[in-house]
Amino acid sequence: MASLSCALLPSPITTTTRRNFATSVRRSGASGSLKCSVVRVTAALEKERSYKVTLLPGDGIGPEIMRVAVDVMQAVGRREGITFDFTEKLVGGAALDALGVPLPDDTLASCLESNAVLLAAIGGYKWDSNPPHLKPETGLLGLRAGLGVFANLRPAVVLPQLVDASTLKREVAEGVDIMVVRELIGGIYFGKPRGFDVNETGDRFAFNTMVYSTPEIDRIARVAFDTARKRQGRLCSVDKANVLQVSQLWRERVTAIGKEEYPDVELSHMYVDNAAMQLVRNPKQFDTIVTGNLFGDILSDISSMLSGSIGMLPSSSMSESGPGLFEPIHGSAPDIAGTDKANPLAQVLSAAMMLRYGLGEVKAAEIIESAVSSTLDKGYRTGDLMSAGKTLVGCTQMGEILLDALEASSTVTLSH
Ligand SMILES: NC(=O)C1=CN([C@@H]2O[C@H](COP(=O)(O)OP(=O)(O)OC[C@H]3O[C@@H](n4cnc5c(N)ncnc54)[C@H](O)[C@@H]3O)[C@@H](O)[C@H]2O)C=CC1
Ligand SMILES: CC(C)CC(=O)C(=O)O
Repeated sequence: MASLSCALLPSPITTTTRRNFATSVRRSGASGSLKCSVVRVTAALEKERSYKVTLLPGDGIGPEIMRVAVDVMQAVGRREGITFDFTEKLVGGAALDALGVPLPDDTLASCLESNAVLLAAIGGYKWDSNPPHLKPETGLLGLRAGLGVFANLRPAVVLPQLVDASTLKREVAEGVDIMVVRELIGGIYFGKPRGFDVNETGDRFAFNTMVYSTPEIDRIARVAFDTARKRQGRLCSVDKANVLQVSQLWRERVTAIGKEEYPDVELSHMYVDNAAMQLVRNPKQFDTIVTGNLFGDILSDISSMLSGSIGMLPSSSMSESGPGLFEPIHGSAPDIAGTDKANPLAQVLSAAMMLRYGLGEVKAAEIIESAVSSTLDKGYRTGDLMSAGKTLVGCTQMGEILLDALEASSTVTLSH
């Protein structure tokens, strides 16, 4: 089976490697960022493999898929002697309904005090016409900014079991393994000024600002170069430099960082419209992609369809200090919420990313990833992945099958 973990950065923080990792991170300044996360992880590991994790189920299918991920984490925790101290908090529409704000102070405080944060998704029709400060999405953006998680890594891997679930031809999809490195707390999602106004002719208008400063570009570029270096050594920076000044600075800085600090990484540049087309035409040309917030959001959704479904893609977001945020790339899927049709695997794989990159529990992550793989091997599929000859299951049943797969792999290990 193809590895579900692929070659990501940051490297897994294992007990034996974490000292070297922290040193190399400091030396390169690459993600000096990850230093404090490492300290937190170290402290937790030295105590007894007990971790404080804030859970944010959010809205729509969020609670359904989070339930599966928590059951899976508890099962792997029992098996591996890991204790999770879970604290569930409100965010998004659920927080708006209960407390009148999309990101309660108490939620952000709990996240900041945790070793890691696991989020499902936010949003829904009910809150779509709320004013900006009362939108679920504003809560999620505030959470990302509050945690300072600027580096969002979104792996898009086509698993052999799911090649035929992709809408692309087998020969195009097979073997795809792309890492999208998305800047997460800058760009047009956060730029000011922004808002609504009325012009001199009395017409309403609205505006947003796409802005990136040199330090913001440099730090995400370094994470991306480091990531590419650990993979196939090829980085494609995606922008719209033929039109946007912000992209011209982006391209200038990425080129300079590459030349000065990463001459061994093969750097290319592509306009975002071409990148969208190339991802569908010939996705295997890409190894690692680095791009801004908005372009990264769109390109990673496109990449998800290479893998068969948006319900398969996890993500990890790291900061300069403090806990990482782990979440599937999809939204709250209000169209299927409450119907038991959601695919919980992106959420479960986000929990595995949390274990591997946020908590340094590599073996636990591998156990989860192989349970996912063997469940797919046996032909179980939620509706989004369904194809002829496979067995259709709902979200809850998929969770039960994953737990059985975990138990089975435990038996194998014990018998050795
Ligand atoms: N990170 C987050 O929390 C995000 C939240 N949203 C919010 O989610 C809400 C819905 O947005 P959409 O644009 O519809 O995007 P979406 O990702 O929620 O759904 C798009 C399509 O994919 C399907 N889908 C998504 N996840 C699935 C899963 N795990 N299993 C099976 N099918 C799945 C949905 O049923 C829908 O047909 C909006 O309020 C949006 O703002 C959107 C994207 C990210
Ligand atoms: C709903 C948005 C705040 C989230 C989103 O689309 C994203 O992942 O950027």
